[in-house]
Amino acid sequence: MLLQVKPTATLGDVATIPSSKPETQRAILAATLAEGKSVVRNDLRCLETTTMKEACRTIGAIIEEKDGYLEIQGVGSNFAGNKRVIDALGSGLVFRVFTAITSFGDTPEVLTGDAILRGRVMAPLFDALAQLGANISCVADEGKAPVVNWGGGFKGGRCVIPGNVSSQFITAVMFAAPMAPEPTEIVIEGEILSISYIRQTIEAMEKAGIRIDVADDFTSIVVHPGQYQSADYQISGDYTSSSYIIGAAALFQGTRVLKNMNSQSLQGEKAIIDVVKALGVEVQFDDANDELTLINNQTHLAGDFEFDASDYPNIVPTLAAIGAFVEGTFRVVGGSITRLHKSPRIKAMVSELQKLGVDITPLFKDGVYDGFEIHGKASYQGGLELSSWGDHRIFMSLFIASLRCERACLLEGYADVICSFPDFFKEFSAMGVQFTETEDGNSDLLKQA
Ligand SMILES: O=C(O)C1=C[C@@H](OP(=O)(O)O)[C@@H](O)[C@H](O)C1
Ligand SMILES: C=C(OP(=O)(O)O)C(=O)O
Repeated sequence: MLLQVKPTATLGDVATIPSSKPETQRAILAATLAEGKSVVRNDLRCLETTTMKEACRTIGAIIEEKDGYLEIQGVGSNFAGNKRVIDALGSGLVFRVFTAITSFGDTPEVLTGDAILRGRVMAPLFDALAQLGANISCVADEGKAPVVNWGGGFKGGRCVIPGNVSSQFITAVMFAAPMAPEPTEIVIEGEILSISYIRQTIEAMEKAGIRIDVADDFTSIVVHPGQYQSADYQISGDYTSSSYIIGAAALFQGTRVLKNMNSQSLQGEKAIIDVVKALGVEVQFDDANDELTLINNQTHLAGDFEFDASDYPNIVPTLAAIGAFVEGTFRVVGGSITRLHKSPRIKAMVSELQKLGVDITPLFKDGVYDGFEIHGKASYQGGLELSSWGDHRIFMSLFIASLRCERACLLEGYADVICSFPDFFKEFSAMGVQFTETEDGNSDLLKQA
């Protein structure tokens, strides 16, 4: 199924940004591990938060979806394993945190995911959990999902995790660690990427009353034994999702008001604000009303830029899409971790943008894709078919790149927006963007828009 995305000359002036996926997923998990009732306000409803809720229900949480918030009756630390299978589908975070916390279940648990997830790197997490005394076996390939966690708990102590593969290994061990009888020290070795996600984990756990000591340089994190407490969580807007709308706003002259946006957020991807400011867009936050105004007086983007994405990996594909339209040199470095995401994201964007005729060259560090350099121009011919590589973020990035082509592009993979941004089409449609399905089939997403 392909989506034909028509070029547009203008872009509307109001959009609502979905709530944060990482914040919602963390709040649901912390609430599940607490005793008593927690509330998660302004939660995101999408496939990957549903996946988190389903996994939490498997271990006994009672989660009710109310209008604008979730009510969660947690299970505390002595949860039932239920001898069930936890299917994380495509969510790396769900697979990784449940692989760690089911160490404390009272029966063995099978954890699996979809074909993409089963191909993703997991070995550093399994190694760290083994160092702590957990008992986990791989069912198919060593170092990969699916696994059986045989339960039996772990004692605590010291484990070592490399800092440049995925911060989710650290998040996973941290969430399980309070249930151990002794403190758990996570030693993080080498370069540490995606630190903003570790900060978000600390924020959610501390809100639930867990004590954590962190070295200033993040090389050591000590999580103390403790019981998660119920809490009231307020979720803010998602900066990665906002990047598609903010990116589009940078490509078209005009003033736009984005709702559900607040400057007080630990999300590293908030850097999208600095990126568009550097490109000449004026930015005004109104935190009292959760609104962000973007004023773009330019018809063309020009200049030389370099951004280090080490702490904001999820907007690397968006930056490639924006950079394609910047006349000058647009460089992004520090994105090596994205090769281990749902697709090899830099390789994917370089390949698809090159099809469009964009002058983009990959940059390598230690033999792996780390960034790109673009010499952009105001527009491209378009009229081509582009692949999302099975990845929602590649689709959404190519969608915004398509808006400034001369002819409509055909994009594959549109259904995947449900992973993180189910109202993607509704928002872009309300801003005047036109798109149509080119093959048979009914999409609720498109009908809704
Ligand atoms: O903990 C999380 O919620 C996430 C952590 C990051 O993973 P990496 O550290 O693998 O980049 C991020 O890219 C991912 O989308 C979500
Ligand atoms: C990479 C993502 O999530 P995860 O790693 O949890 O699959 C994402 O949201 O794009």
